[in-house]
Amino acid sequence: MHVIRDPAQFPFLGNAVVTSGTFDGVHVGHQRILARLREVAQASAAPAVVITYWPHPRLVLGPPPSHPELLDLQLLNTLDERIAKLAELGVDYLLIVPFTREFAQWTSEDYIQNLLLTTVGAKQLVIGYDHRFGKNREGGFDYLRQNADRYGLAVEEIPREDVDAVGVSSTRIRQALRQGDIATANRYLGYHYPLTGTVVHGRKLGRTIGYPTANLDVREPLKLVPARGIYAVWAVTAAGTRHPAMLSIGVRPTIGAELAQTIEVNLLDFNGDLYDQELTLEFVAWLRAEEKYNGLDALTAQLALDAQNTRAALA
Ligand SMILES: Cc1cc2nc3c(=O)[nH]c(=O)nc-3n(C[C@H](O)[C@H](O)[C@H](O)COP(=O)(O)O)c2cc1C
Ligand SMILES: Nc1ncnc2c1ncn2[C@@H]1O[C@H](COP(=O)(O)OP(=O)(O)O)[C@@H](O)[C@H]1O
Repeated sequence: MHVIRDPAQFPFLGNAVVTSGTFDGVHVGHQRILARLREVAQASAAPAVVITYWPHPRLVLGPPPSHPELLDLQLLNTLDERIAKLAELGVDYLLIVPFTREFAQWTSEDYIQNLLLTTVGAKQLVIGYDHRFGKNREGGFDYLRQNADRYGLAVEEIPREDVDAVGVSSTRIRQALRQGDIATANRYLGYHYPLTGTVVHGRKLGRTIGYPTANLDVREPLKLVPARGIYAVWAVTAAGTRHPAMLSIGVRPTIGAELAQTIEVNLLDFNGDLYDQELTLEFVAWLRAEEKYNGLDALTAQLALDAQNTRAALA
């Protein structure tokens, strides 16, 4: 997949089959649109192109007036995760348009003329029934269909049934993760929710109780960290090896009062140094809520149970 981050650098294609959107999560609804994009592109022996935006439009424009609570935007994917997912799904060209206030002012006419026709060289569009574009989201499928001939564009709509059948939305997935409902989130995503960070130093207590825990520092500020709790995960090292692991997101009430939240993972089948390495966690199952135990022995006994439950969840 060719990744182009500056529209001025995009190689005009002339016969491109295009879809566009923010695609946060690249969930099963998005995957349907992308599968159709690839099908149409293959049938025309033409490149499949995705236009996406970064940063997320809501970060630039603020929350919709009707939903002020959406101000604290959290994202399912880092840009790198989104890029990797789109590449996996057979996209040939990814154009990442820097989303600015100025770009948000483009009319749907500007958007079609400048971006779709002049920059990308679109011939066919594949879009979800509810896709909106241009200033104030004024452009949509009906506008495109009415003007398709004038633009020399063929427009294919993914019907409402196909997108809604799965009942998925990025918002629903965010809600599920904030409640620790990994099963629902993963079902809607079509893959295990990932979280990547760098292993940093902690209090060196873990090793003294027989469960060293790699502490993860997540650098991407907007990445959604699931609810506090204990989870079964796969831990994938930068070298690509996968380890069954148990994860704690919490404030460790057994150890002390009012500690800062940490993300700590014990790899069940590993012994070695992970400091400064990048680690990706793939969430598989919620195990339990974080508890305050009566001392380290009680916590250690619980960790042995967590390890058993982790193996069962990952089996
Ligand atoms: C799977 C798992 C479950 C945990 N559950 C709890 C818990 O329920 N309550 C708690 O206070 N700490 C819990 N911890 C956190 C431990 O207290 C923590 O690993 C210990 O403080 C080691 O800290 P260190 O990495 O700074 O040395 C858990 C850790 C792991 C890996
Ligand atoms: N099975 C394992 N799971 C997690 N970390 C491990 C494991 N084996 C060794 N380590 C190493 O031990 C460190 C964690 O030990 P710990 O005593 O909890 O120290 P810290 O408080 O700095 O996290 C990890 O960062 C990693 O380098």
